[in-house]
Amino acid sequence: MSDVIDIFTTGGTIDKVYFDALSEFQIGPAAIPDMLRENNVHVAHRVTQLMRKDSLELGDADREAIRAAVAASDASRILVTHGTDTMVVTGRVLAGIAGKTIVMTGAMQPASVRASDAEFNVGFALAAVQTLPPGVYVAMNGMIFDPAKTVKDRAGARFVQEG
Ligand SMILES: NC(=O)C[C@H](N)C(=O)O
Repeated sequence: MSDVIDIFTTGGTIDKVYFDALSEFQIGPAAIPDMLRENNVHVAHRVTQLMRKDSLELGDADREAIRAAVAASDASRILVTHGTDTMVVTGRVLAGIAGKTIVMTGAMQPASVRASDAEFNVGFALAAVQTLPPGVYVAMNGMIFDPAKTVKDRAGARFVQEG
C-alpha cells in the first residue's frame, strides 16, 4: 500500500469554468492541482482526471470506471471530486471496496468563482481522508456523511442525513 493520497477527479460543478463565447459554464480541467499548489499543500498526492462530466450525466459504466480506478489504486487513502447531484449514488457504488478510506467531495459553486465552497470542501476532505478509518464518506460543508443514508437537499444547497 502506498502512503500517497490518490485523488480522482470526475467533473461536477467544482470544475466548471465560464466560457464567455457561449455564455455558459462548462467543465474544464480539474481545479484541484492549482488549488493544492496555491494553498501550499505538501501532503504526498497524485491527481488523475478520470472524466469531465456533470454528475447528472454519469451512467452505470462511468460509475463502474470510477470504482475500478479506486479499487485498482495502490493507495489506502483516496479522494474523489465529484458533482454533488449524484455524489451519494457513486458513493454507494464504491461501498464494499475493503481496506481503503474513500472520501468524496465537490462544490455547490465552481472553484473558478469567488464565492465558492470548493477550497473549504477540498481542505476539509483532505483532512478527513487522512484521519477517518476505512469506509466511504461524503465530506461536504464541514460535515461527514454516510452515502447510504444521505440525500442532497437541492433547495437548501446542502446534504442531509436521512433517518
Ligand atoms: N454542484 C454540482 O456539482 C451540481 C452538478 N449538477 C453536478 O452534480 O455535477
